[in-house]
Amino acid sequence: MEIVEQEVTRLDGIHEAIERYAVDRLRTIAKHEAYTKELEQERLNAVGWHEKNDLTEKLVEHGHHSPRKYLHEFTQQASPYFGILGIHDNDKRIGKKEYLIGNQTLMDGQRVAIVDWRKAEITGPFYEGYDIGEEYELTIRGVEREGVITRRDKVAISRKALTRIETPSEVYELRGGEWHKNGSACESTADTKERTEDHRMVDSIAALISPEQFRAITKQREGVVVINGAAGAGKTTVALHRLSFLMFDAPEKYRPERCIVLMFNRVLRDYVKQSSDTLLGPVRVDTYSAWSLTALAALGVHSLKTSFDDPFGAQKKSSLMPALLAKYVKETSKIEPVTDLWRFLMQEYVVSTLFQDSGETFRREAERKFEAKERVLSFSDISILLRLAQLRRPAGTVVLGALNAYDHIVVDEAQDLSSLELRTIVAATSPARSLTICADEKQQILSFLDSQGFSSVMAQLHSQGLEKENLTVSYRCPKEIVDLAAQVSGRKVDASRAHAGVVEFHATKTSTESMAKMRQLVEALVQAAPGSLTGVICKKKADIKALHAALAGVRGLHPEGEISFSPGVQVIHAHAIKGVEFSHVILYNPSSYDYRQTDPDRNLLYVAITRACKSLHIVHHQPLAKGLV
Ligand SMILES: Nc1ncnc2c1ncn2[C@@H]1O[C@H](COP(=O)(O)OP(=O)(O)OP(=O)(O)O)[C@@H](O)[C@H]1O
Repeated sequence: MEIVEQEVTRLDGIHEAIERYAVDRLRTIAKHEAYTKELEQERLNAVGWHEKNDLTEKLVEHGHHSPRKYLHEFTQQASPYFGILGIHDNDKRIGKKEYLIGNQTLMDGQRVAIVDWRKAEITGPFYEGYDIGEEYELTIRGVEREGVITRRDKVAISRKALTRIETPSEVYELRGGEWHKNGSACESTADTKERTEDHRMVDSIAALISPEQFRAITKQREGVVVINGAAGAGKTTVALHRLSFLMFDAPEKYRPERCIVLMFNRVLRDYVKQSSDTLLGPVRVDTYSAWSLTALAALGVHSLKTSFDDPFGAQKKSSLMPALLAKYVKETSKIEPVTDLWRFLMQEYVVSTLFQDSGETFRREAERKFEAKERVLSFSDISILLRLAQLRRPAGTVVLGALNAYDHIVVDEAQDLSSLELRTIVAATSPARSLTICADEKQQILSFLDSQGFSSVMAQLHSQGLEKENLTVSYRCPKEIVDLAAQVSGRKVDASRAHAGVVEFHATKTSTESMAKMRQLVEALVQAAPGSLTGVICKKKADIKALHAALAGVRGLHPEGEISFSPGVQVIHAHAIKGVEFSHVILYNPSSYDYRQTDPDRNLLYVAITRACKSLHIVHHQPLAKGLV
């Protein structure tokens, strides 16, 4: 197979180039550092202050050109590239050329041996779905280029060895030490997780990015980009790759220390950790709640205690809150921030707007806290306090980490943030208001949020030039689950890229029988694929204990209350599973009593069933929720 021989030879050449680069890099660094030492010695020996000053200036200037800043270590030895793009350019000086595309640029002397996938002006045709022989028009470094695409192949290199070549028409694969033509479909991210026994989000899917995802990733460099799409369409993946692209494309504009990724909860934050480390390096990835506390500290509000209890949490997340707060700030002057918050909540117009009947208890509570200078706040209070503290600052004030300061913010699962929370995030970005917002209104699961909140903020951002990208293809779930999800949510999704999977219903007569069935299913799944992760999902937190008891002793059962992404079995309630995924999902008794005909319940059921990458088992002893039958 000629193509295999060619590619093996090419890879050998790249390995040699990697070694040359490493040697050259260390040599250049050593030379630079030796000269630094020489200058330091000269400065030490210098007698006159004039001479000392000159040498200090020279040292500073020399420091600016440290090769450590631009000659980065090449870290992709095991799998240096994943794509080959061939062009035949009309410009005879360029002519026929092949680019290798990988996760990091590799220089071989003055020649670029591997192009970073984020160099979109070159890699665009690789991602944008060009056919072989199709004409292209590109602008590379301001120069118009025209020609035809001659090659667009994917390769897999594992532990430095070529294992697969995928051309638009053929797949060559190394199996059992022999190369075969017409190999199988490429490994799914679910299979990768099972093989590596790590069920956090896979670090980079740069090799797999689809044309619509590439467009969203490289979309308009400034302003707000909203990534919409069904569960498993790659919203979070695209958002992380997008920030990675922005920081690569314009490092002076998107500085890692001035970018942040805000996730829905700690489970999701831990789930994306591996991926965000690879793609974003030192960028902070945190929950909204954790960030809001640090933002308040940056605004000078310290010594707060937080509490999860708040009987009025829902009212405080009302979409009417931003207007109330704006009125209050206009009519009152600044006092100590926490006292300011209680005073705001005591206002007659606040109480009468938030409560249709009597808000007496609410008002009395706010008055008591005002008098007592209370420092214990619920997370709903925290977001009001943060917005209040932002609004109290003169327009245009920059406060690092809190106000008019971030170069870019990624917000995941934004549909479940209140309008006030979203406003605190928007206000924290620099005036360019550069944000990537992932949202799917069919996954809004917080019953206490009124849905106008999210749409009102989107409408406001729309008037400021928001761009929407809709991801239409589902990658996570098999076709059978995509179909069931469409039945539950009432939304059709493109399942053309979906693999085959399993949806099975198991009806029993009693909860005891259901528990026994769950155990039987879990044991079979763990035994069949020890590297897999099975999610046992229930609606009520109270069921977790009973399920743990029923599964006691099953191999790989994660301890109760501890979320882990290692292989085994995780019992978890439906509100904690947003954004994450499991090889298999077993849904415990999704009855019509637990999942009623309300939007949040329907959405919660949709979220639960779309967590499965391979199979979904529904075990029930009560009538099933609508949509499942
Ligand atoms: N182009 C692609 N090819 C193959 N797999 C992909 C692609 N894009 C994303 N994936 C995989 O699909 C899965 C779902 O991606 P992701 O979690 O980003 O989707 P999402 O839209 O954020 O889902 P949810 O709405 O449930 O949070 C992940 O395992 C991801 O690695």
